Amino acid sequence: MSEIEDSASLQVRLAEIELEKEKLKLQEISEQRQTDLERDRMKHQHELELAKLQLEENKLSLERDKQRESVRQTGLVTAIQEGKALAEKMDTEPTFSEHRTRRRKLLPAHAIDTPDPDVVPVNSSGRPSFEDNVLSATGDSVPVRGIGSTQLNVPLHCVNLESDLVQGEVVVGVLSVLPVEGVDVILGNDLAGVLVWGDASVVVSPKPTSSGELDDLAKRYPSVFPACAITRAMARKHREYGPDHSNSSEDLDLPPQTEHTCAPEPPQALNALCDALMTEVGRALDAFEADGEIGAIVITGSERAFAAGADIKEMQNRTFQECYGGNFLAHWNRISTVKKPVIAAVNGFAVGVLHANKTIMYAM
Ligand SMILES: C/C=C/C(=O)SCCNC(=O)CCNC(=O)[C@H](O)C(C)(C)COP(=O)(O)OP(=O)(O)OC[C@H]1O[C@@H](n2cnc3c(N)ncnc32)[C@H](O)[C@@H]1OP(=O)(O)O
Repeated sequence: MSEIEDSASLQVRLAEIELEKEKLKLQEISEQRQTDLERDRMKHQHELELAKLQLEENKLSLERDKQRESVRQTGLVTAIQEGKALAEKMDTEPTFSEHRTRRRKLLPAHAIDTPDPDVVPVNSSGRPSFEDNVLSATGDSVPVRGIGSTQLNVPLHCVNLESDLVQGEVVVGVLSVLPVEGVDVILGNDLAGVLVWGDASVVVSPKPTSSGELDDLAKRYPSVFPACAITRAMARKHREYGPDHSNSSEDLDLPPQTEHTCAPEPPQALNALCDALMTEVGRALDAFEADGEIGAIVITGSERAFAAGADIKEMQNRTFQECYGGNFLAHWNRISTVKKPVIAAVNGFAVGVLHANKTIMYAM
């Protein structure tokens, strides 16, 4: 073979290989397209099946709603008839629920019988008999306080109620026997809104809940506790009407009270805490603390003002340095060192300063 022929056949072979490669590529592309098409086809088929199922489900739930509505209509008629009969009966025969029925013109709620498997059937007395049919049970239970504070675990059932107060399915705790004859369902306020209320009992002669015995602290410090209990109003009553008309120490068989006045009479400048007043207060506190007859100290003001705070007129011409360096108001601290209880009986304005253990608080 000549060299030319060799070269030509080589060229042909190369061309054939190139052709083969192109064929393979085309085949690959074609296969890929087929796979994509197949996948799309399967996806569409799946979606179609889902849509069919959804349609079927919608149809079924529509059918169920229709059935429920029909049951509800029947139940409504039954409940109205039962309610009317009961209301007529209650007019002649007073019962436990008469009070609330008459006042609000309500009809008692009744569980009604329906073929719906979700609903508890009622027995001939109209009471849900949950023992006969467990289909209505929700599987839950709630603790209910029984007579004498005993605790019952009451199973919850889904029942269909028709009444003036509640219509439709509700979850209720079911007892085989209810405590009041003639009452089949007791609605709480969560179901019936504010239309149900407990029978309020009015106590004509209330008695104190405590025995009237003094507690340990009161026994240990007999002079402190009665004094703490004397309010400004009681003190004023005592002052204005005398001991005969006050329910203070004599009525309560308490030790006699001593009242000391140290505020200027009549009150001036809304009891602004001027130097003279606070010096007087300090002296009074010393005396009260030393007096064994005094158990506690009540500080009060006038009707219009407890105090108007520091006396501005006294302060206005003093510099900060004068006040700070000269211990201005140092004597005010006496009130925070008194060892006996100090009670502020506040009326009207209480401006500016309160002392509490050397902490000064501003208030109004
Ligand atoms: C370290 C301590 C600091 C502090 O305590 S700072 C707090 C200082 N106190 C104040 O800033 C309160 C000032 N007083 C008032 O803001 C008002 O008063 C009230 C809101 C308490 C009551 O007002 P209204 O009912 O209109 O009475 P009225 O006409 O202002 O006062 C009646 C008389 O009381 C005098 N007065 C009232 N507060 C003070 C005071 N803090 N210092 C001295 N005088 C006071 C007035 O001047 C006046 O007197 P006249 O009839 O002679 O004009």
